[in-house]
Amino acid sequence: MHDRVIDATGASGPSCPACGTAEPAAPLLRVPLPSVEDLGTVAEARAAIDGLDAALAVLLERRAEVAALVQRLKPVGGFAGRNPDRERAIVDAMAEHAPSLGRDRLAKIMNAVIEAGLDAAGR
Ligand SMILES: O=C(O)C(=O)C[C@]1(C(=O)O)C=C[C@@H](O)C=C1
Repeated sequence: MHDRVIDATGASGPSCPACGTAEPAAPLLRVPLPSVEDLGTVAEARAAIDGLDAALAVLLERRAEVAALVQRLKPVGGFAGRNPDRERAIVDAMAEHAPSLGRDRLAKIMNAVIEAGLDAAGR
């Protein structure tokens, strides 16, 4: 009944009355997580990339929406309110989830993500 769900937040809500499995507190984004070993052709690998990119797009859009909320809530928002300590902490936490990418690559990616979010929030 319950698919394997990777919940990076660890958040969970009440249990399913039928089987006792914890139900998510909020809607979960479910996405096929392909194993590289299962992909044998360019077409298969591209299809896997397309699925992952679709999930990334949904996550990036929602992240930008939440980051825009932070800009409205904190005393100085936007590019003027950039917080390098917080950005470092974000990258450090993400590096734990993606050790093979490495902290420096993640820092570049997250710098672009954060700047795009601030740009979108300013519109
Ligand atoms: O946490 C904040 O203070 C934010 O403004 C959000 C955010 C982010 O997108 O995660 C954006 C800019 C800051 O430099 C740090 C983090």
